[in-house]
Amino acid sequence: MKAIKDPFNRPIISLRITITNRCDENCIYCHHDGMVNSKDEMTPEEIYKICEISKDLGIQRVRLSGGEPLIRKDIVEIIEKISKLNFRDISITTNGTMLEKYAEKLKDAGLDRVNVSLDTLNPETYKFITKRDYLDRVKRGIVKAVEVGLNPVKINMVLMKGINENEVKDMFYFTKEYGIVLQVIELMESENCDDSKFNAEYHYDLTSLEEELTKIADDIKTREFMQNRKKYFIDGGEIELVKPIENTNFCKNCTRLRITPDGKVKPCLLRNDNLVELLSYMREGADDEILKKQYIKGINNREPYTHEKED
Ligand SMILES: Nc1nc2c(ncn2[C@@H]2O[C@H](COP(=O)(O)OP(=O)(O)OP(=O)(O)O)[C@@H](O)[C@H]2O)c(=O)[nH]1
Ligand SMILES: C[S@@+](CC[C@H](N)C(=O)[O-])C[C@H]1O[C@@H](n2cnc3c(N)ncnc32)[C@H](O)[C@@H]1O
Ligand code: SF4
Ligand code: SF4
Repeated sequence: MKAIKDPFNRPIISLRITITNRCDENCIYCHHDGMVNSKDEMTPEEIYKICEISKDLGIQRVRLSGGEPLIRKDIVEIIEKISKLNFRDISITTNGTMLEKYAEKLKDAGLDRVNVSLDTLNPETYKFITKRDYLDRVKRGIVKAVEVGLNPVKINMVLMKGINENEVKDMFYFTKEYGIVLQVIELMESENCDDSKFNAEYHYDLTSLEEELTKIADDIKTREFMQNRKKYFIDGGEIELVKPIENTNFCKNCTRLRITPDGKVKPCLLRNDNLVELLSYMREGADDEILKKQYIKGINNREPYTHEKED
């Protein structure tokens, strides 16, 4: 089936499901994937059902996120179920603290790839950011993910002024050694840290890094259906920039829909005022036709968060 388009002509290709709000770390900047306060979680069967509807409506890629997705004891079962639907790509974004234990089981269950959050290789800075002392565990988890053949493994590095802005080179050498892709991410405001003081203190504009990478890259590619992100190929390694702030091209090319932990369709990461109920309908026994209507309502609520300025 061809992908459905939203009112701004953006095809909906990928689904991101926040399967829990729980987490074993407490990062200073965390947006919890768009923070919807809920202790409710969907069962593996409910997650499967949502994926089945998504597949029917043209979704090709599924990512599980959180909170920390690996905190769920049934994470392997969830992947096993979803993989029966033959999506083009199933991935997880994780903080990596439990990855060493789960990488192989997840790969065997049908997981294609993994993004691991790691902002620093310095133990003290890691403790400052996450409020935990898990750096070595995370590094072992990353190496294990590479070993078992999750491919590509990516590292998500949120850059912050005065904290890790000077560590991109070190992280790049680490990732290059293991054939990992480095994603450098611009800090976004979030409900956890949405006071302008936090942002003014830590926000680091990626423009200068972008300019430097443009100068030194052997090759540059654009991910057209992935928010027009730029990928820089340098000396056998790869860096991708995630630069959403004030970037109309980013939102213009956004092709993803989200599901909250309590099973609502969430049209945009940065908004919670346009959610659409899905799970409550499912629990009341609604048939596929009604569920698909709700899903499409969510797609129709979508609009780019950052618009082009009008003259
Ligand atoms: N503003 C905005 N930021 C996003 C969006 N999706 C991801 N991000 C940011 O990009 C970072 C990396 O996201 P991931 O969830 O690991 O996945 P991804 O990089 O989007 O996807 P892949 O490149 O396919 O692996 C996260 O820090 C998010 O904060 C989005 O739709 N909007
Ligand atoms: C919310 S976490 C959930 C998955 C998992 N717990 C993890 O840390 O990877 C998903 C991604 O969002 C990123 N993130 C969280 N808050 C952010 C913010 N304010 N700005 C930019 N990225 C952020 C994290 O670094 C992580 O890569
Ligand atoms: S590990 Fe992920 S979900 Fe947990 S606090 Fe850090 S960024 Fe947020
Ligand atoms: S519209 Fe923009 S801010 Fe919202 S999810 Fe898409 S890329 Fe992110």
